[in-house]
Amino acid sequence: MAKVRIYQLAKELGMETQELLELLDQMGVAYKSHASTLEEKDAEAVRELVKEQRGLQEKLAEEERRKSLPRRPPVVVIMGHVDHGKTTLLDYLRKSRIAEKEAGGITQHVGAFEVKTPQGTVVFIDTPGHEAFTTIRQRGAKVADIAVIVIAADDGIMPQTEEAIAHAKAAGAKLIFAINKIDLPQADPEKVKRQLMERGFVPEEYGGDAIVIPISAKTGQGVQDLLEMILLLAELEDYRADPNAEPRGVILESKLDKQAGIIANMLVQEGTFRVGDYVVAGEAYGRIRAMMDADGNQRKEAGPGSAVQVLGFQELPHAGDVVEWVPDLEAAKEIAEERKEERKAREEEEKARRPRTMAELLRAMQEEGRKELNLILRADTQGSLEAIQHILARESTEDVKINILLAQVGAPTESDVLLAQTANAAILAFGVNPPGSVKKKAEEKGVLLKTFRIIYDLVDEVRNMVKGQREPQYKEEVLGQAEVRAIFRLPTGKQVAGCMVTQGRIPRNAEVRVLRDGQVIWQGRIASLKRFKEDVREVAQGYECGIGLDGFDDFREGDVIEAFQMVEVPA
Ligand SMILES: Nc1nc2c(ncn2[C@@H]2O[C@H](COP(=O)(O)OP(=O)(O)OP(=O)(O)O)[C@@H](O)[C@H]2O)c(=O)[nH]1
Repeated sequence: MAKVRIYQLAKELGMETQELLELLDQMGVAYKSHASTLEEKDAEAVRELVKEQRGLQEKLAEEERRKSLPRRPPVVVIMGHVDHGKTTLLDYLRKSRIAEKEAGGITQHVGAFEVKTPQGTVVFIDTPGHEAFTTIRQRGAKVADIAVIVIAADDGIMPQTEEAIAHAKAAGAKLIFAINKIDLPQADPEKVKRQLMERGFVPEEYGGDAIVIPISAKTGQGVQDLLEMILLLAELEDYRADPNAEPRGVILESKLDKQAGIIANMLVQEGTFRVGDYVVAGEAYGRIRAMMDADGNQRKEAGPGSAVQVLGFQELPHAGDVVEWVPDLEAAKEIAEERKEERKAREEEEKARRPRTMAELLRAMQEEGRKELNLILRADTQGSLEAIQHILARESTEDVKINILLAQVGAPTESDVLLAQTANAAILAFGVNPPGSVKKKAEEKGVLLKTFRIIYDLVDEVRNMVKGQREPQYKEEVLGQAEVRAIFRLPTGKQVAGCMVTQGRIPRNAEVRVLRDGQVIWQGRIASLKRFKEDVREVAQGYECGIGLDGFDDFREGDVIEAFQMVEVPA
């Protein structure tokens, strides 16, 4: 770039010259006047600095704007191991809100319900478990802000507790641990806290930042504290939404009702939906005919944090589909149609390029600019699992951090595959075989799933990926050889070698090298490959052909033309 004068640079950056002179003073760059030329490196430093400052200003302005928006209630999902009390807790919360209302009021299942407290409102997703949660996440929607991980105090942390934690973390939800069933005589909340600490979640009472609340979903003990903690966390996180923004929501559930037709339960995340609005959710579209809230009230409009039942979709939307407002029917139809087409095209494409090797997974990571290698580990025993984790803990490098989302004893499950898919992780299993259905699911979803018999094979695989093999490795594969038997010169001066293919095949588009007395004397590409004057794509062993090379015209009889290609070595 040409040297630039100060006043020119000021113009380029849209600043007053005086402003730029002041900036240069601050930077300690010397100049005589506003007409002085700047060193290229100084000019570049100014550009960078101005860009940075502007970015910062924009961020501040954005933060300022956000702060002026009204708060919205936190959206909470309840997760945990089987029988640890998720449903009981949801029932308790639901009942507490029903009790608040007039007796006799009907309630409607709309996929989520609100609990109002003097400190604020909390929205609970009405389905427990992480399967539903993952299905929603898979479609890219973020629904829950906070995940309450229920752990029974008599049972402690169990495999699905760990899965739930992994899923919630992968979704970027904040965690709150509810130690449940503390009413039971055999309850041992301290043991659960120790187990949490072993996993790096140090409760606040021990100086950490993990929120742990003892509760009984049966008696209601501690549930109020849980609600307060949720609201406190929500305040800290400062959840806000703009009721006047373009409306956006997410489908929580949908079903076909014999009488009402298609019913979709939607959580509004931004803006306000109104009866009569045209909407698109994934590949489904429609016009909102009616909305009903959890109290069974017909709603004309629904703003951020409201869960409502929506009538009017033409087709069943999927849980997790994002609901968008569109101006009219034409747009709605067109967008839905486009998405269908896009999905089909994508499916075709995905079939062709699913990460099957570690190198491919890494390349995908790099393309996305990610620096973490997400892994799900499965092993036959706790001992081997710990050994693997212990070794892998040392394998992170500055470039790639190994992030173990889940480490569990037992064969990989379908739920692992879903987690791996949403978090772009690989599943590595040691000494356990995934069931056929899980393998199939991994295939379908393009998730890398590998089984190892030797711990060090597994570790090596990861190590190679992280260290040496960040770039895909190629090896050469010789495709065939042809011997030069006669040499012809074309009127243009170009040589053509009359050859016999003595081994393999010579494809037209392969790379080739010329060997003379076993030495490579030239390497490049084929310019022409002919049989009896006909251009051909490939010549097989035992056939004669004429080969012209691109940039080589010095054949001698007895030269060997070797065709080869570089193939990626699966990591
Ligand atoms: N004593 C006691 N029992 C509880 C408590 N919470 C749940 N239970 C009991 O534990 C059992 C399982 O509770 P659920 O709420 O069905 O557990 P869940 O986690 O929803 O189970 P799944 O839906 O099967 O995953 C039931 O018999 C509940 O009555 C509690 O706080 N104290």
